[in-house]
Amino acid sequence: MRLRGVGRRYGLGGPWVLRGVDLEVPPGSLTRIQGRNGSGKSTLLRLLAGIDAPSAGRITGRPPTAYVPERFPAELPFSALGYLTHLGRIHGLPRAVAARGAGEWLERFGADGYAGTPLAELSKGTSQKIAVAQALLAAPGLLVLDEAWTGLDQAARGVLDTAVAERVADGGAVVFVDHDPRRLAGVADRVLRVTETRLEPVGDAVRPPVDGTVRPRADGAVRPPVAQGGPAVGPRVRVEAEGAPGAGPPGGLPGAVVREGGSAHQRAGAGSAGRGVRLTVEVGVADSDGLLRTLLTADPPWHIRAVTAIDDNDTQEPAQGAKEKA
Ligand SMILES: Nc1ncnc2c1ncn2[C@@H]1O[C@H](COP(=O)(O)OP(=O)(O)OP(=O)(O)O)[C@@H](O)[C@H]1O
Repeated sequence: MRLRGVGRRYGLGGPWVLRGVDLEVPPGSLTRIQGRNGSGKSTLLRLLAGIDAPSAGRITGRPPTAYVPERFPAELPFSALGYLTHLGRIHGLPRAVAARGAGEWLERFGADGYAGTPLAELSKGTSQKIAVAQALLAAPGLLVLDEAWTGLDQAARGVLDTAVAERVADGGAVVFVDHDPRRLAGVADRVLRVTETRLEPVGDAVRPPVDGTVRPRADGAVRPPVAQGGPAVGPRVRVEAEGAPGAGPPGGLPGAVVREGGSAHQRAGAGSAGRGVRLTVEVGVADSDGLLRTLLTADPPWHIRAVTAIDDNDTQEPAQGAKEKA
């Protein structure tokens, strides 16, 4: 997708918000847009998403696109499931596929208990999960996220981080705005700033240091890292990933591998023709971006299956795969 000399102003003779913007958004790219309040970030995202037209210039080659707006129109007369199914249909999915996808995304965001609830009765957080799920449903070629993490709980933010990484790994393009500078830091391969109607590159994307704390045990499993003088503290997440058959955890992996082994398919005797090995890693929230980045940029990359918040009392025992290896 390409923007050539794109400009936008509101109203005839109004001031230019954007002017002369040239931009390419290649498949498989992740682009962060920055800028001060009112600089024109949302204006740019609306142009990219195709819900607003440029006042000057041209936009060509837009793939099927989904958009999470800054404000979600929660007063629509649908249940959560009905709305997502409806949106899936609009994105071109057959009804049964749309309904199944809608249910799966509700579950992934931990909102399946609200499937039948009218949108107008949802809490802000659940409403935002629906706003995000509608965009992810049809696996769009371009995903445009305007502060989409705002209002989500921690686990749901992790689910969205993962969904973004999956989209990019699958060759989709993602463009996002978020007030948290750490959001997807080290994963975004391009940072651009809207300033004085222009779009300018912001140095190289920041890549945080990878602080590996992988601690192998005799049985091949690894326990969560233990802080000096006591147990690990602070919120943690559990990342479940699937790698190529025979792959081991990438070097310098942040966090602790608590489960590692062949897939059920392989254990059933399918050998290396099976899907791949499973890996479960627990990590502090601050290092979760680094963990996802390490897994997704490994060669070959790992497929992220799930990211979930860890309950304080919930520490995984070494799993079947790890025990089998012992
Ligand atoms: N529909 C509209 N009609 C008139 N002016 C608009 C409209 N939408 C945005 N603007 C103006 O365009 C400018 C850029 O707004 P925009 O919302 O794109 O900025 P932003 O960088 O996303 O801001 P924020 O960080 O506060 O969300 C602002 O001056 C805003 O008032």
